[in-house]
Amino acid sequence: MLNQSPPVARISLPSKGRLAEDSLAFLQACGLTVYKPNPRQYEAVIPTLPGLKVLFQRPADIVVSVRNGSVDFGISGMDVIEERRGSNGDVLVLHDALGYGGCSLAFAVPEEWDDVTRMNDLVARAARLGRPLGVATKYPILAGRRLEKYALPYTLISAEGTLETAPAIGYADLICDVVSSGQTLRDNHLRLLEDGVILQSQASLIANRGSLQTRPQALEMARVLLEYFEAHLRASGNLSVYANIRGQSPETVAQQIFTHCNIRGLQGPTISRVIVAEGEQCWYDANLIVPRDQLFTTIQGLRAAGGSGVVVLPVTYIFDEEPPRYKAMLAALAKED
Ligand SMILES: Nc1ncnc2c1ncn2[C@@H]1O[C@H](COP(=O)(O)OP(=O)(O)OP(=O)(O)O)[C@@H](O)[C@H]1O
Ligand SMILES: O=P(O)(O)OC[C@H]1O[C@H](OP(=O)(O)OP(=O)(O)O)[C@H](O)[C@@H]1O
Ligand SMILES: [Mg+2]
Repeated sequence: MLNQSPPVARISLPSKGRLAEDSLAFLQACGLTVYKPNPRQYEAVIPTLPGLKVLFQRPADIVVSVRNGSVDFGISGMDVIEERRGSNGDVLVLHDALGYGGCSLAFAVPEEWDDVTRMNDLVARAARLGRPLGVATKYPILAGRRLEKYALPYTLISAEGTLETAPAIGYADLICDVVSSGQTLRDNHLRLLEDGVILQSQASLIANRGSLQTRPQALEMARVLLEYFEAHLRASGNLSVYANIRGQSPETVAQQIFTHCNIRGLQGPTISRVIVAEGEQCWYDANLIVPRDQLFTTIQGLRAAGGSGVVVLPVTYIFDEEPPRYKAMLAALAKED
């Protein structure tokens, strides 16, 4: 079912590479499932957001499209964003931590370069070779900016596909590329330099500044996207725990929880009376929002507080009063008007 309402804004999503599938999974987890009628088409819709048209592009092209305003929003890796965003401020970062696509952009050298463990060691290496070092990279701006900090003759060699084979094949001396597990480096007998990391990257949401400044509907779409993203990300680390606890009053049950549990929920436990038959003991139902990694200690605490029948449910969203990143976006828009 394709939604027929005219779009008010456009977003570009990664069409290939590791970010492609993970972006669709992230949006789905946010409640914004992308519906693509034909796998070969480059357009799609998000039925939850009828005003938003979805396009698919290569991660690097997404940044260029957002920069020149041909799309309003994009999701790409922060490494690619920093490489392509330019310096005129047209690309606004709305969210820099979507929680997937994590990797580092870093320099790596052949394992057998025993005399090179830090960036500065490259200077002596180049002197010994008597020629500039060839650095293979898909990030010439970021790599070049870092190399400029050293008194080092170098040539940037742009390459497509797998860069890690470049030193072995012989068309570069070292590489500057993304690393996550490090497996590709190890497989190709390369080693990271100790101070060779340029930046930590993960999937991020960007927008065209002009779109947000001149089109209220695009600005409203930014708010809606940030609401969903932030509420989902805040919720995903938490679980909702319900326990039945015997007690005299809501206050005494709360006191039992405070005595035995480190966790008190978002504001404090919510405690409601369980309706029982006349003459039976008083029971209360306590609800706590608990970080996933503290679930077990919380359950132990609730048991110690007299709790039983503990039920644990996932939390879909936690909405704040207003998404902090939306406020930050408004401030950034106001600053450079
Ligand atoms: N191993 C990885 N783990 C996490 N994210 C990664 C990994 N490799 C690449 N990425 C992310 O994917 C994005 C690059 O996407 P992609 O792999 O499609 O492009 P590319 O391979 O650099 O370019 P090309 O279009 O030339 O293949 C970057 O933002 C990068 O951070
Ligand atoms: O440290 P690792 O976990 O080994 O990840 C790093 C590798 O991941 C990326 O390639 P990808 O597999 O996405 O293929 P690509 O070369 O087509 O981009 C990147 O270009 C590295 O080669
Ligand atoms: Mg890649």
